[in-house]
Amino acid sequence: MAKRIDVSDLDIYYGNFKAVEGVNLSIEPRSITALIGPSGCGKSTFLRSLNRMHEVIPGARVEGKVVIEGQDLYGSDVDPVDVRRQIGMVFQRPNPFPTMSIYDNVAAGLRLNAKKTSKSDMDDLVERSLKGANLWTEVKDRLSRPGSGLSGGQQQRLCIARAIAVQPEVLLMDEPCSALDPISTLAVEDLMMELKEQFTIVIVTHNMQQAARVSETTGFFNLNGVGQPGRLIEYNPTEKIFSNPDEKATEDYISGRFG
Ligand SMILES: Nc1ncnc2c1ncn2[C@@H]1O[C@H](COP(=O)(O)OP(=O)(O)OP(=O)(O)O)[C@@H](O)[C@H]1O
Repeated sequence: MAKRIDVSDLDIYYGNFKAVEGVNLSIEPRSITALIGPSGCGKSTFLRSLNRMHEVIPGARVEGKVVIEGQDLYGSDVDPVDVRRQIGMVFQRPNPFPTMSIYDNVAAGLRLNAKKTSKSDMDDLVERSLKGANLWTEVKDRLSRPGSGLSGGQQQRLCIARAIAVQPEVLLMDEPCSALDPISTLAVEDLMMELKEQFTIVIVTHNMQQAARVSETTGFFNLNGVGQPGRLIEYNPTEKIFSNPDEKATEDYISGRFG
């Protein structure tokens, strides 16, 4: 299920503003890749370009290529809705559908996909997804209660359950722990380590300990100044980035000298 992502010469624009320039990288399947860098350098923009989510913003567009396991994501015959099913996303703030039950939150993506699923198949899938998100034991006795009644950490795991229920190949996570306390953060990190057995995971994080803890590969983005596009400065094994980076800018950033 997990897929490899190859990005070449990618520029990303909001109207006339070039937010990200010249990204080249390959993301390995069944691994966690972390994207770090100072505010405004284009990490979230780049992440969203990997499932065409930025296209919901009028005027946003890309030049260059994103290829998922040989398929050009921006090919003229590719449906962006289909792309977002294959490549799921978890956002910074847990965003369960507030009035929907826990069960329906998980089932929502499948129902949107309009595949007819029997009640017992749906029950199985909801259970499997909640187990996959390490939430099942906490919610199994209150599946019909609203998702908004859960704690922040539980809501984020519910959103992860919703994302994995449609069985995506890639999971994009945009600062998934920034609204969580340290215990919930560790629970989500443990979950990511389990999920990478099945999925290709790309995570944007401001938490460098988190990048160091969970990822195999880290990309450092930076920008030369306000109004300049963000660029990928260094892309290397996480261990190298945090012990002996190739670029001085990476070292300055991770040692807290700027950003
Ligand atoms: N919807 C948008 N319309 C216009 N410009 C945008 C939009 N979203 C982001 N930008 C601009 O694109 C650049 C990159 O923003 P982005 O949010 O990708 O950075 P980031 O590295 O994720 O920042 P942060 O760490 O603060 O979340 C910034 O200059 C930002 O102002």
